[in-house]
Amino acid sequence: MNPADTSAILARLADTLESRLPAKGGDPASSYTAKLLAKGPDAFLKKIGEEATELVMAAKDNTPDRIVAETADLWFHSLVALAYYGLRPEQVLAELARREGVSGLAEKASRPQTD
Ligand SMILES: N=c1c2ncn([C@@H]3O[C@H](COP(=O)(O)OP(=O)(O)OP(=O)(O)O)[C@@H](O)[C@H]3O)c2ncn1[C@@H]1O[C@H](COP(=O)(O)O)[C@@H](O)[C@H]1O
Repeated sequence: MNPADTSAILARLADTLESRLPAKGGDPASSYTAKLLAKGPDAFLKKIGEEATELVMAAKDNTPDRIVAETADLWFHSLVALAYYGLRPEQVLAELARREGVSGLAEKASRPQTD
C-alpha cells in the first residue's frame, strides 16, 4: 500500500465518522459510531482506554494478528475522538511529518529544564 492510499483511507474514514455525529444526523439505530457518539465523550474515551489495554495484552502475548487488530480498534476509536473534537487525521499526520527526523532524545533534551 502506498502512502497516498494510507492517508486516503484515514480521510475517508474520518468523513464517515463525522457524518455519524449527532449534529450531522448520525443514527444510533443503524451505526455503532453514532451510538457511541450519542453517549458523549466518556463512552469513547473509555473505549480508547480499553483498546489500548487490549493492544498491550496482545503485544505481551506476542500475537501479530491480534496486535494488528487491536491497533486498528485503537486507531478507530481515536479517530472517533478526533471527529468529536472537530479534528482531522490529516492534522495528526502533519504533526508526525513535522517530527520526522527529530530524534526523541534530541527533542526531550531541548525541553526547558524544570528543576
Ligand atoms: N473501523 C471500524 C471499526 N473498528 C472497530 N469497530 C467496532 O468497535 C466496536 C468495539 O469493539 P469491541 O471489540 O470492544 O466490541 P464490543 O465489546 O462489542 O464493544 P462495546 O459494545 O463494549 O462497545 C465493535 O462493535 C466493532 O465492530 C468499528 N466500527 C466501524 N468501523 C468503521 O466505521 C465505519 C462506520 O461504522 P458505523 O458507524 O457502525 O456505520 C465502518 O464502515 C468502518 O469503516
